[in-house]
Amino acid sequence: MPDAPNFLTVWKVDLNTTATPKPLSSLRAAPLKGRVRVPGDKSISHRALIFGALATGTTRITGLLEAEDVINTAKAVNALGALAEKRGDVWEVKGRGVGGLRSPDGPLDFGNSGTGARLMMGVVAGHSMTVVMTGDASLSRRPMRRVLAPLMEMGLEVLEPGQEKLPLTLRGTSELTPIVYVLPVPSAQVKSAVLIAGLHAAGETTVVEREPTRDHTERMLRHFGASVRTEAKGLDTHITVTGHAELVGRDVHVPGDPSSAAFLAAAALLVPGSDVTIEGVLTNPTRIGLYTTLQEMGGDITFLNEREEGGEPVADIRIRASRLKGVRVPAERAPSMIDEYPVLAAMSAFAEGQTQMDGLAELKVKESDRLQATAAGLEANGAVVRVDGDSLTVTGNGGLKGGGVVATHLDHRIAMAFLTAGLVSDKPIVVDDSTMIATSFPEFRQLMETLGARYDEPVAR
Ligand SMILES: O=C(O)C1=C[C@@H](OP(=O)(O)O)[C@@H](O)[C@H](O)C1
Ligand SMILES: C=C(OP(=O)(O)O)C(=O)O
Repeated sequence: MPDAPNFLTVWKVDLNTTATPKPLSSLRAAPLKGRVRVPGDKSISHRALIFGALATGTTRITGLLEAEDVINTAKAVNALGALAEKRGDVWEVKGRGVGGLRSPDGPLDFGNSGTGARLMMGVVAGHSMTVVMTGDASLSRRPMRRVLAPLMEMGLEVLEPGQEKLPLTLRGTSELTPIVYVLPVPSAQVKSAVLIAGLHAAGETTVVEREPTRDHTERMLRHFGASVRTEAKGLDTHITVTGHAELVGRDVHVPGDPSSAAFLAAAALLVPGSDVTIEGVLTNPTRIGLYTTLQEMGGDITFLNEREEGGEPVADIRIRASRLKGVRVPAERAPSMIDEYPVLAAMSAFAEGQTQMDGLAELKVKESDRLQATAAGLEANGAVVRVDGDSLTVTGNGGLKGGGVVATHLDHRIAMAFLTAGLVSDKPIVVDDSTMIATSFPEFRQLMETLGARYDEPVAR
């Protein structure tokens, strides 16, 4: 039994949920070795189910991420009258065509998933139906106004006037008005919700992006036969979808999720003597800011066998343990690595010198306030950290002492980031709960253990 800290004092804080929290601690690891695959990309998985439901005919999806967030989206499209089910290794979606979904019999529960909830708001907006949407304690704290505002401009009604968080009752219409919408925040979820609603509107709907965000919606809509134009205008990008679209069921292959692979890559860089290859990872440029940053820090990361699969770039990524040095991560890179800051910050404690991460405002509205949760978790484990507005600076100080308990606030990325750093901290790091890892990466522990890592379930003292 490792020298685990007493987690009892914090483990019940803020877990307004019915699931029993399951604390977990990582043990100091021997070199990690091997070739592995990570589960399918979460963003692409949500979209494949949703566009399959909005298409006519059958969509066949291989590599779909079978994690809670995506399963909740599958349940939602089924409740709306499409049929998404697994047959052998393939998920099949029998769609009902754009505008062809029917009212669900009860509320749609999106659990922990911002992507599922927000993209489905775009779907509901374009149907003449009334839908109650709910989520867990974390999702019910997250801002929905960013999606509701443009969708209301198009014709969506919120039946609880002024309410901007889940639960919400939404009334859509089959007569949406097309709009031109300048994104006030760099959010692929907002962009996607508006483009999805635009499929149902009469005419062209345009989203204007100041900073590029992940473009899976645009790529996949084209794959399903929609007309989507992407035009550079000055510093902006205009993305235009033609309404009253017809989507046709397609085959979709979902590549490995670079945001899940990030934890394996981080572990391989940190644990001395490691050499790990992660096969079939999505390398879309709008998603790989972390890997660029780690290379700048001196990380030995090679992209092998680069290829295209189903309209998305993919590679095998080889990572060898490396000495890292601190860098400044520019604000404009944030959208391409937005979910990776907790793990990067944890790794920065092992780098030589300071790592300054700028432009992190969006981190505050994820499954938790990730800026605070990351800083608090690092401080609890002996790191030197400074939060200054939207910037986070970690000063490498010979690694992490560990021995602290991390409050995860129902946030899978916080849990996985610290379970990764704990492989190389002096004392084990305990996360107060690990159940929510199943929302995005249920195989996390098993894959890490395949490579040689070990975890321990601390017993309450
Ligand atoms: O569109 C998507 O699939 C996602 C977009 C990002 O959120 P924002 O759009 O809020 O930045 C990201 O954090 C999330 O994990 C997935
Ligand atoms: C922010 C995330 O997801 P979502 O917004 O879909 O809850 C994430 O997976 O890190």
